[in-house]
Amino acid sequence: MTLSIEEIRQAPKALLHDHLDGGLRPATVVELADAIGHPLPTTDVSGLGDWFHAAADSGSLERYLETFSHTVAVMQTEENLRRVARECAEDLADDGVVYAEVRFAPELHTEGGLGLDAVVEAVLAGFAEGARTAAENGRPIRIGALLTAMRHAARSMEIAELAVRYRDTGVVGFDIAGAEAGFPPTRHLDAFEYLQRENARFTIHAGEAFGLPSIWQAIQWCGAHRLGHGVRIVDDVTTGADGEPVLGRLAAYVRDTRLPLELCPSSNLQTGAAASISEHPIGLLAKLRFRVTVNTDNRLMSATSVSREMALLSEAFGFGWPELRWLTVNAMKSAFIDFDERLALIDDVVKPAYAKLIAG
Ligand SMILES: O=c1[nH]cnc2c1ncn2[C@H]1C[C@H](O)[C@@H](CO)O1
Ligand SMILES: [Zn+2]
Repeated sequence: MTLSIEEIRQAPKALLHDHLDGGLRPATVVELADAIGHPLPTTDVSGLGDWFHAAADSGSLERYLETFSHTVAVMQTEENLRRVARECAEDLADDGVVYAEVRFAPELHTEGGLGLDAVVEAVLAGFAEGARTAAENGRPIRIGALLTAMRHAARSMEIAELAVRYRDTGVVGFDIAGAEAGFPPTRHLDAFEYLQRENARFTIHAGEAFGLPSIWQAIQWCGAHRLGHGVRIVDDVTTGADGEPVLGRLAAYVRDTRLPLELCPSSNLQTGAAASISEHPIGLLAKLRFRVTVNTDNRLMSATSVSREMALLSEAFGFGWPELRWLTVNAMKSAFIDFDERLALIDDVVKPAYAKLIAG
């Protein structure tokens, strides 16, 4: 059975890997850029959406990341940050996402003179507003922030401290992102060790544009609680003489410890980590029962949504409601909020809704 995007939109979903600056509405980029005089490749709204998608479709993570200069440029004031965050919460709720962790790098939003605290507060206020509107419209969403430090920069300790400072008011964890090759996670070991001492949770972009050494460092040196992408863990899965998959020690460790993989299929096609959805390692990783989750990464650059990612998987691998429920429960189990809250969402929201869908 292949499920359509429209059918999947009705089901509750959880999203762990989504960049705030990669999910703006094209119309908002046009409007905000016009107000500050920032030049765009085109000011036609649908043309701009197409431009982001095409420009990000470069086959290289470095070139993919260049497109963010246009979104980050319009996210330099409290008002704009708040609006972008509000629209993000509304759009996710509209897609049927009931739980989301959305990440952004505060250090990228200080060019207009804002301090790091002001950046975080503006985004959190926007999330709260968007969640309020969504609840009023009958589509409640619980949304938390992950603070990202850029891996080529040297502000990770400051950002980690910021994440701890706002841990009780909407920030649920920490992350590092940016170009992976040449910037190993161990450059930021002090930040990760600090977070561990603070009993804080963090994920690390690893195993996207670079392979097993990056994943190994993220887990065994830095102590990552989840992997951003982690898709290249398949490099440690070989085929035995009997034709069955054989897990190397790192892949076995990831599976045995139920380390969550924040997989982002469409994004991986654009950065060259996979050639097509049907060849994407998510099929094999799901079959091997890794702790797989499905994510959008950057909804604007990939012209996607959680429902669309799931619809693509349904088409490519035949995923039906039981598989989508499994992916959703996996994501909820891997969320950085309290156990009680995770359990309540699984038992009271996710399971009853999928039980109905499965029963038809
Ligand atoms: O998929 C990604 N890999 C590495 N870095 C990324 C990815 N998507 C977005 N980023 C970067 C660009 C953004 O400006 C930054 C913070 O969201 O994170
Ligand atoms: Zn990402």
